[in-house]
Amino acid sequence: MDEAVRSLSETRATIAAARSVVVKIGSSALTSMESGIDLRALNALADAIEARMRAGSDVVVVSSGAVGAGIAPLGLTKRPRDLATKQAAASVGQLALAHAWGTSFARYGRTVGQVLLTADDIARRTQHRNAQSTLDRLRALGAVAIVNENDTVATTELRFGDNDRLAAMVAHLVGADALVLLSDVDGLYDGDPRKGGATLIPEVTSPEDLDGVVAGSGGALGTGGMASKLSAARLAADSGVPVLLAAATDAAAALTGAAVGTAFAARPTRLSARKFWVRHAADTRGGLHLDAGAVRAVVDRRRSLLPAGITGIDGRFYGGDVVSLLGPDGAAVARGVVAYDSVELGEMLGRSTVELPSELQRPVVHADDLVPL
Ligand SMILES: Nc1ncnc2c1ncn2[C@@H]1O[C@H](COP(=O)(O)OP(=O)(O)O)[C@@H](O)[C@H]1O
Ligand SMILES: N[C@@H](CCC(=O)OP(=O)(O)O)C(=O)O
Repeated sequence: MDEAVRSLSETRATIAAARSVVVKIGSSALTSMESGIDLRALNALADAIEARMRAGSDVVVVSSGAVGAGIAPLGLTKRPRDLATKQAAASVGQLALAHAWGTSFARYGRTVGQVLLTADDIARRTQHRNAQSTLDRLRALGAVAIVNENDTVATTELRFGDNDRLAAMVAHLVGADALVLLSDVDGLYDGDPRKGGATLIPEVTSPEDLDGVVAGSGGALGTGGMASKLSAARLAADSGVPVLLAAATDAAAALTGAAVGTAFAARPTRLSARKFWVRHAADTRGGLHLDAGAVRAVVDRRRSLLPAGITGIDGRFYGGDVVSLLGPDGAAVARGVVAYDSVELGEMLGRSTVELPSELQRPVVHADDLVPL
């Protein structure tokens, strides 16, 4: 058997057998501008998800569509572009969307729980743990989590960017074995299929498989188009989670292992959940300049960062924020969760740990919270 074919079946077999699956559904598959939520499509998705759960998998749903579902009730005629109107539409639509999922799963006596997250929830340790335990407990109680970005409080700088990325993050957060991205297109093509002449790519096993692929923008309701799906699929696959990208209308087939869509093979080892968040946290809040010895300690020897090796600070940050660690030439060498506020840290620079009062003797960035780039 040739390598690509063997790998194709391995990836698909892993997705088909996954114990824990995150299923993301795009706005374009769930909503329309004129009539909001497409209940038929939503019921068919709930049917496929319920069947997978009854077959023994835990499923977390990431559902887009809040903005799309809020357009018609507010009398708008197109997807709003400005943040305030988008947030208003999301606040109307989120309610309708949660209700629709609740009603649909109630047909099976299944309860749903709504989980709205922002990038900040993922970047900060306490919120990250709380989100994780909420999702875990919902699963343990047999309920389906319906996750979306908390659009009404997320700001432009803080946004995940799109729900494909949120889904990749959630897949890592819950330790999922597979991520299924469902859209209005039946997989990745080598060019925008709306332009014609494009060919479906059934399998992506290495970056070379994407050479020459043009991932274009999405439809009127979608946010990031194929480019965001591709980058989310690569993010998940790079961190150890295989991905299937398929049409929402093929949900039943996609969730039962049929050969539909595009499968992305996962890297064999996965980053620890914590390190994943540090590496992919939405934004860094500042930078720490390191001397050459500190760079060697944190990058080569994987040690914690101590104040003695820090020569300067950029920006204003608080304990728990993700910051960049910069080498003597100013290039980023790592990312990490800083233990102190920038003001507090300013007083500690260059000092050896033993000179500091006991409450300031924790490392500035603990090795467990530090990811070399
Ligand atoms: N190379 C490509 N392969 C597949 N689809 C593509 C490609 N380039 C652009 N697209 C478009 O991306 C759209 C899906 O993105 P989007 O509208 O954001 O979906 P969703 O709402 O599901 O997130 C498809 O409808 C398709 O027309
Ligand atoms: N939180 C937004 C999601 C926007 C989004 O990413 O949409 P999509 O590209 O359709 O997955 C909403 O619910 O409308």
